[in-house]
Amino acid sequence: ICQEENTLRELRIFLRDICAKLARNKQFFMFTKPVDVEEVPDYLDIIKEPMDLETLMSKIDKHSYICARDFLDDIDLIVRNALEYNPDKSAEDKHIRHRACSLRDKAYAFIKAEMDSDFEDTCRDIRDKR
Ligand SMILES: Cc1noc(C)c1-c1cc(NS(=O)(=O)c2ccccc2)cc(C(=O)O)c1
Repeated sequence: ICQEENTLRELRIFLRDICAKLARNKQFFMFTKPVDVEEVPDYLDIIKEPMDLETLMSKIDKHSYICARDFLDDIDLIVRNALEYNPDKSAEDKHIRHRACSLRDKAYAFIKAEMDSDFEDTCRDIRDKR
């Protein structure tokens, strides 16, 4: 169990670093905080499960993720929400969809570049045993 806790601690350190790098990137500014319902009044009528990078970071600290796959599922949720709420041909909608796709690609690239696959396999084994 102690070894498992060491592995999960290492995963949290790793995920915080990736989340911080994404949140520092100016082009992802609109994904750094929950969509403000004052600014976007009908948002929660359309998007049933909001997600953003600040919430992602707090989930890391609450030990919500025990493998990179779970973390990437929440990144995919940020992207899916942006694509669903902004589906039109307008320049604004195209812009945010483009940024959302870039967020997904950067997140997957960071994980792939910095996580060796047997570390992720170890995390999956811990997840599947729990
Ligand atoms: C995200 C999102 N999903 O649907 C939409 C629409 C957006 C979105 C929301 C906002 N305004 S906001 O007050 O909710 C906010 C400001 C700063 C950080 C996070 C949210 C701005 C933009 C923008 O492109 O500038 C986009």
